[in-house]
Amino acid sequence: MQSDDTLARLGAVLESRKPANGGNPETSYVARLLAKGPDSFLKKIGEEATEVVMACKDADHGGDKAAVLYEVADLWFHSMVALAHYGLTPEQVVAELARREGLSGLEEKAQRNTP
Ligand SMILES: N=c1c2ncn([C@@H]3O[C@H](COP(=O)(O)OP(=O)(O)OP(=O)(O)O)[C@@H](O)[C@H]3O)c2ncn1[C@@H]1O[C@H](COP(=O)(O)O)[C@@H](O)[C@H]1O
Repeated sequence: MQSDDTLARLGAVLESRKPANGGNPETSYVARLLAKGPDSFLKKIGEEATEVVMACKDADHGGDKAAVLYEVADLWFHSMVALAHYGLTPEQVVAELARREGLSGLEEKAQRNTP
């Protein structure tokens, strides 16, 4: 699927931006985040999540729905920087979603609460 390819390609670029792989904070935004350490991108994830909520609330009141897309893309991007830092990949997230496919959230919750 094309979206999977895009996520995989971006994941590979993020990996290449790690300090250990020669990422240069002078020329790369991602390398700068990774060199600064987790607080830098965790703060961005918090900000972007808030911006997603604000864009959705704006859309509820007649605002531009495209803004929701931009903000979700920012949130996904910064979350992917966190995945890279922790040695995880977007393919693993997709695999987890695939594992959940077809299992209702209500059903899963009921199974979880079963002693
Ligand atoms: N997808 C993205 C992407 N999405 C958002 N951003 C950057 O994320 C930053 C933060 O976004 P904000 O809207 O919060 O902007 P801001 O308020 O100016 O940010 P701050 O000053 O608070 O950091 C901006 O500089 C955006 O350009 C991204 N930067 C990079 N990528 C991808 O990552 C690849 C590697 O990027 P570099 O490492 O910079 O080469 C690129 O080729 C792209 O594919």
